Amino acid sequence: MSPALELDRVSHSFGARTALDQFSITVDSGEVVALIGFNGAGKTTAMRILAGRLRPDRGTPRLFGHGPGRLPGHVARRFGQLVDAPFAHPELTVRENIRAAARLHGLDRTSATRAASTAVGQLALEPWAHTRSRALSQGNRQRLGIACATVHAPEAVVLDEPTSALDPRGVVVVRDLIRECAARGAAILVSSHHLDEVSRVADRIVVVHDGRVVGQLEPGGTDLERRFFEVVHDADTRSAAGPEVAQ
Ligand SMILES: Nc1ncnc2c1ncn2[C@@H]1O[C@H](COP(=O)(O)OP(=O)(O)OP(=O)(O)O)[C@@H](O)[C@H]1O
Repeated sequence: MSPALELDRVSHSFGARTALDQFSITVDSGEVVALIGFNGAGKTTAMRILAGRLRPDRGTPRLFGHGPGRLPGHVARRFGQLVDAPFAHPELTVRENIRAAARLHGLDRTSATRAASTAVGQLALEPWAHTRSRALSQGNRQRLGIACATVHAPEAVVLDEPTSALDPRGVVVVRDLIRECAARGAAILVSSHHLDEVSRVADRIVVVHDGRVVGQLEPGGTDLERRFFEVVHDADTRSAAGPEVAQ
């Protein structure tokens, strides 16, 4: 079976700066894959390409086998993403925003209302359900973005640093949601800077460095941080030794 999400030897530069260099990754249905790497490593660029926000210079992104830039409607409805700014109209309330996201992903009125109520509960947004999104704190706006990305029970989800603004309770809430999505068969690609958190949620941890996939870490264990730095150091050593060794 072909992967739900895939980047196949994708390269992209912004002017002289190479953001992605022959970057390949797959995420299967039911799998949570986490991208970790330093600031500027290329994680967001990879996710923006999968979300159809950016067309790569070279290589092939695939979402259920389709190019993300021109997804047929029935495929787009199976996809959810939180990359760049969260989906949220400032004048709509939390509940209205989530319901609007559900409608945009093809749910009928009744199903959208029901799904919005479920999502409000899942993201622990009840106290703010009737608050306009412009009045939300940063963390609650992030929860709203996650709710909007997942309300329609997507089969593939891309979440760029979904817990960066969350309090410890929010981190647990989002972790549970991600695991629930995967348990019902969704493919999830998530990025984070927190190795401990990633270790608890991911089936695979992919290390991104200088626009390339340089290794994988097994989730669990106590020395994840040390192993991360070893993978990055090895990649730097290979690159300093020259292009042939770096392959
Ligand atoms: N719109 C842009 N214009 C110019 N350069 C960009 C742009 N977007 C990203 N870059 C550059 O591409 C590289 C990869 O950036 P990217 O945002 O993908 O990294 P990241 O791994 O998500 O970093 P962070 O952890 O800080 O979010 C960086 O060198 C960045 O400066």
